[in-house]
This record gives sequence, C-alpha cells and structure tokens, in this order.
Amino acid sequence: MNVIEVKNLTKTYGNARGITNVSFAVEEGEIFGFIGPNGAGKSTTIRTLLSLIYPTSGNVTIFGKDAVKYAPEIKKEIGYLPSEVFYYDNMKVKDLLKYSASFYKKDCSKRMHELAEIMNLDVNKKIDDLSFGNKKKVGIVQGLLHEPKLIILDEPTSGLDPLMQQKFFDILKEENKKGTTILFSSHILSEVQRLCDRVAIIKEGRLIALEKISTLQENNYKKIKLETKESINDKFFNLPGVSKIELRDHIVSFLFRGNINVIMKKLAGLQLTNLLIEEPDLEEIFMHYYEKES
Ligand SMILES: Nc1ncnc2c1ncn2[C@@H]1O[C@H](COP(=O)(O)OP(=O)(O)OP(=O)(O)O)[C@@H](O)[C@H]1O
Repeated sequence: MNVIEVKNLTKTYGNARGITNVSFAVEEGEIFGFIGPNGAGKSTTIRTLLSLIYPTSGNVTIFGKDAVKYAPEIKKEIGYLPSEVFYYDNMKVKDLLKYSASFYKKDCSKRMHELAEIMNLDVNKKIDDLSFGNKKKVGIVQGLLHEPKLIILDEPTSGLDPLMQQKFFDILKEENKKGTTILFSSHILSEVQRLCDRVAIIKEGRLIALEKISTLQENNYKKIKLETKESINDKFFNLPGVSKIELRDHIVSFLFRGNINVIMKKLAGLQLTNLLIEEPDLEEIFMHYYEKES
C-alpha cells in the first residue's frame, strides 16, 4: 500500500516557481529520502502534503485519502518536524509538550518522557532558555510523542550535534521497525544514504530521479585506480565509458561507466602492483545527476 501518493503536483507562488508536476509514491514502512539543494522545492512539497498550503494543480493522497479534504483526520496520524521551529518562549517545555499531546485522543505522556530522556531534554526548562539545538529536540519530541503512522521530517538534523543526530536516527530506525513510514527531506546526502531505502532528487522544482539508494550506487560509474610496474601510455584507457583519466608516474585513475569486463580485459595485459575499484558515494552521484541535467 502507498502511504503517500503525489500526482502531478504543481504549486506556484504568484509568478514565482514553487514545484512543477511532481509525482511520487511512498510505500508503507519505507524510509523515503527527498533531496535537493536550497530552493529546490522540498519544503513546498512537504507543506502541500500537510495541507499547510494548497496545490495550484495536481493532488496528494495520504493513507489513501485526499490530503486537502481529510486534512484534520490525516494530521492526527502524522508526526511533522518543520525545518524551523518557533515557540511561545515563555512556556516551559513540559507545558508545551502537554499542550501538544492534548490534541490526540490518547495518553502520550509515557512516550513523551521516554523521548525527552533519550534526547537528553530537560522538560522543566523554559523554552526561552534553550539553545537552538535544544529547541530542535523539543520539536522532535513534539512530533513523535503520539507515535504517528507517518513521520515527515523537513531538514531535521540542522542544529543537532553528531551524538544527538545519532540518537535521533536510532529513534527513527526503531519507529520504522514498528512499521512507521518516514519521509525524510535533506540536502545532506550522507544522512539520506545512511537512513533511506529510496530517494527522490528534486531540482528547480522538478523531480529528476527516483531510485533505490542501492541502484543509484550500482548503476553509476566506478572509480578505478591502479598502479603498474611499467609506465602506461595516456591513450591506453581511451575506451568508451572512461572519463576523467589522471596519469601520474605509474598511477592511473579514472571513472568508468559500462561493462566492467571491458576494463578487466584491458587490465589483464598489464603488470599491476595495486588496484582499487570503488563505488562513488551519494554525493558524487548527486553531482553527476545535476551536471547531466543542467
Ligand atoms: N512563500 C513563498 N513565496 C514565494 N516564493 C516562495 C515561497 N516559498 C517558497 N518559494 C519559492 O519556491 C521555491 C522552492 O522553495 P522551497 O522552500 O520549497 O525549497 P527547499 O527545497 O525547501 O529549500 P530550502 O532547503 O532552502 O528550504 C523557491 O524558488 C522559493 O523561492
């Protein structure tokens, strides 16, 4: 079952571009990454999913229901962490959390305290006295205390130190194991790579790729570096699929995309002293998509 279905979604702000014709679906139980640079349209898409803003055209269904028509009902099952959190500073953390919990028809206090403890959040402090990172933690507890079926995170880790990021990721993985679906928007590729099953790449308001993380890595180029006994002519690796050849003394490196056996046959004729074949990381793949599309 698809928990989120986005069909031909377009949102314009007056004459300004927001997103154009965006379509994707998130399956139940998956962690879906949504990546793109600043201004690409991640927050616009997410706000439309939550009916905080309305589509110019196209539509969204969540749990099989129209996101606009059934917004109040749907929102009860969603945990949302916005990219920026704003609070009434005068309140104590625990009062704010209790107030948030009162929107749900169940007792959330146990989970609220568990989350605050894991995130090392002092609920007796006034929000006014919290650092940016601690305010972010309040947002996390607030977003998850009702044990939602769907978690939507818009750039959730900014302001969290690495230890807290790890704790937060552990919480997300645990929730996911229980069956919770997660949409995770970020411009930090390494965290998407760490956490997500599939990823959609958005650029200038349009989706330009939607792949499994593993497929993105497999179908892409390899980085090959080798060291030889004798020096090699710089034309030696002039083959289809080879790019960015760098030759220094007896060390050659290049990128390769295609049938790896072609390269292996070429290598068989060389006296190698070292060989390294690496997968590119998501960052390199991402840059490659952006170069290809522009
Ligand atoms: N309220 C608004 N009024 C006018 N234009 C807007 C508004 N909100 C967003 N936009 C425009 O829509 C486009 C997408 O912005 P959006 O905030 O969705 O991107 P983003 O990928 O979330 O970026 P960031 O990581 O910087 O938050 C941008 O060109 C932005 O300038």
